[in-house]
Amino acid sequence: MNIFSWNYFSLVVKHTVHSLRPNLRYSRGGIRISNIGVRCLSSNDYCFPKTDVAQSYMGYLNYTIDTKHNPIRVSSNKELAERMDRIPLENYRNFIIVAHIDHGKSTLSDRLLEITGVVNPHAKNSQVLDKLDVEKERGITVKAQTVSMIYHYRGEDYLLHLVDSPGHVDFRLEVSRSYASCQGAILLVDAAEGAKAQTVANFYLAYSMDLKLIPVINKIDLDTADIPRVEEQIENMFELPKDDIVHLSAKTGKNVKYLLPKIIESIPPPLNCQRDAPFRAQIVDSWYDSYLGVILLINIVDGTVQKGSKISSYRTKNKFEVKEVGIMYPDRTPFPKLVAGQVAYIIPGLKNPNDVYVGDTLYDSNFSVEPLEGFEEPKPMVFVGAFPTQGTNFKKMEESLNNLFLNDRSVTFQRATSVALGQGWRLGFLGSLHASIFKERLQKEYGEDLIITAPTVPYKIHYKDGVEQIVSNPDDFPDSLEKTKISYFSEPYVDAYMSFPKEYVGKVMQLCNANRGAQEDIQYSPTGMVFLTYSIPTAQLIDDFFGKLKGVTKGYASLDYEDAGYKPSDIYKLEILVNGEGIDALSTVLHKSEINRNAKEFVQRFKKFMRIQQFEVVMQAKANGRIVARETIHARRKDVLAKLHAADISRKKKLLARQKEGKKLLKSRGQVRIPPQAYQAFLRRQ
Ligand SMILES: Nc1nc2c(ncn2[C@@H]2O[C@H](COP(=O)(O)OP(=O)(O)OP(=O)(O)O)[C@@H](O)[C@H]2O)c(=O)[nH]1
Repeated sequence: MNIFSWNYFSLVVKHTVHSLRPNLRYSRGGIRISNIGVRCLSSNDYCFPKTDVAQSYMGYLNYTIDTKHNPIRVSSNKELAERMDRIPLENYRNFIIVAHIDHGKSTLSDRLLEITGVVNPHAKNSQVLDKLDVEKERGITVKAQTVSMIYHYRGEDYLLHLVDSPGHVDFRLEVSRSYASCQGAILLVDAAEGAKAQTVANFYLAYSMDLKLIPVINKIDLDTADIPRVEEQIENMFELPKDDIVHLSAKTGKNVKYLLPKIIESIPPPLNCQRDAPFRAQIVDSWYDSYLGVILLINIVDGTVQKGSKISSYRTKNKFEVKEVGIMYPDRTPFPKLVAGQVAYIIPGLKNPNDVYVGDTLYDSNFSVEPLEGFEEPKPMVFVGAFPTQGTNFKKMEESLNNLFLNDRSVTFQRATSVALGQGWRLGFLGSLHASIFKERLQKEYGEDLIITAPTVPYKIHYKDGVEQIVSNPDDFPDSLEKTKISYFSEPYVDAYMSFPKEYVGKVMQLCNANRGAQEDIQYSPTGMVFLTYSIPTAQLIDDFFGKLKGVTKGYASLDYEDAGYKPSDIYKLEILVNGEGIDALSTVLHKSEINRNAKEFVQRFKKFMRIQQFEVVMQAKANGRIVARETIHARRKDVLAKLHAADISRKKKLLARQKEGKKLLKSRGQVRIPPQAYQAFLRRQ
């Protein structure tokens, strides 16, 4: 809609600049208007392109003039609290940064925290919001983090709540929970890599939740940046106008200052909140502190809460008195009170992690209220058995698990017993990366040493009478279909969405077919990317499918997936027997086509980790009632003839016969000593 001409626009610019900054000369001091847009002279940045609608230039102009580095300096928490207290609800902005993994969310968060004075810009901050050791070491965000900032813009204070979210597909639930407390999202796209599967998934999630989207192209400092291509992608794929895109480098800080005004101008405040109503809030996250007990991050929808407030939890019906309230700035900063619209923490004084649920509604105990809509329950896709290396550590490890569970509510766990490994737990995770991060956290943060069994997905047994049963422990899977009441088995599938440059399409299809996949859709984008959808068994997906996909595409592919229900499948339990005795911890469920190869490999590998025993040990792999592979470890033979005279033949025969008998007896008792190290080594190699 070309309402305003460029000349008219120049006039508007002159007047706007003049009214906002009477001393600023539009042609020399601050900006230069040319046929291609507006250039900021002080930084010599080319800021804003020419658009059709002069109204948007007005907005741009305001940013140009009001984007001075303007960190808030406060001398105490009291002053910060007072300043925040004076900010009206209309000046709140709650937003999330979403992107594909490694596109720069945490780095951008660092820059925003510096601009707003939450952290010192000279302190060389790096990934301030990646607080967990495992996040720092692996350079990935695992937990969503919220931080509050004050930004001074056009003479007013604004309170911003920023959520830095994880990018990996396993943590999508964490992202979707965070969306609930936001009205806007920054959709960050890497200038070199362009939109990837995760960008698309996050876009649709944000779009479906009605969030205002701000497209941002990051890493413009890279030599490999291809801004026109990424702009085109954003416009074509997400229907977000090119002119709305902010170009920046989170690493160097270039243009980041334009983002905050844009957030204030475009994202609406949380106006569904009522400050005068009785207190009502949603638990967004929880974690455990060994001194303070449970800490809750809450999104306050109505009313206020302070130290001493008596509040109840809707789901557990627990009542408690609040011990402390405050904001994350970027760490816990106690405040006298919190008000509706804020996303902040409270310490409820609870010691038992099971007393709270993420997504639950908290409310003023003196009133009865409508609960807020809860969150999607986590649906574990990967199960493993976990056992303490030393059986005696069971109690201590259960405590650690409970604490970690409070910090990561997407994990499910229940007690399990294994004949081979003793007492332990069956843990459920959202994906394999999630499982490996959890194990690492348990080891690093709680110093626990554990044996983890091979990951498995939840299989379904369909009985002839119509009953269905989910089995997430392979050892509980029936030995065969014969002579049972079972009609058939089924396994879970996902729709896997992959994107990669078109030259890899053949190799990716080959990989998908080798993983029992079935093609569902293929789209070629004008920018040379392929978007491919395959239906793939979840069991294949968790067997490092992403790693293999990256391998065949030289790292260029990205992957996202969605639960696609169960499909009938020819699956069997593969059992490892040692001298006829099944070892429960080593059972797996596999598709018919994979049984023989795996059976052979399993027995050969397990043999390597077994010590030579006093008698012969036979290792077998059994599937569907049949032995499909076998390996033997021959007995260590004690030289019972060593002290005998060479001519004493009959005595020799007698001794050898007795030795044979003894070994037979030992073998028949099946008393094979399997050292825990053998399990550990075998399972680690899986
Ligand atoms: N050259 C360049 N590198 C950047 C820029 N922004 C981020 N990076 C680098 O990109 C890598 C990933 O950045 P992160 O901020 O950890 O990305 P993320 O999106 O938070 O990653 P996840 O949380 O794991 O999804 C790091 O090595 C950053 O230093 C940028 O503007 N330019």
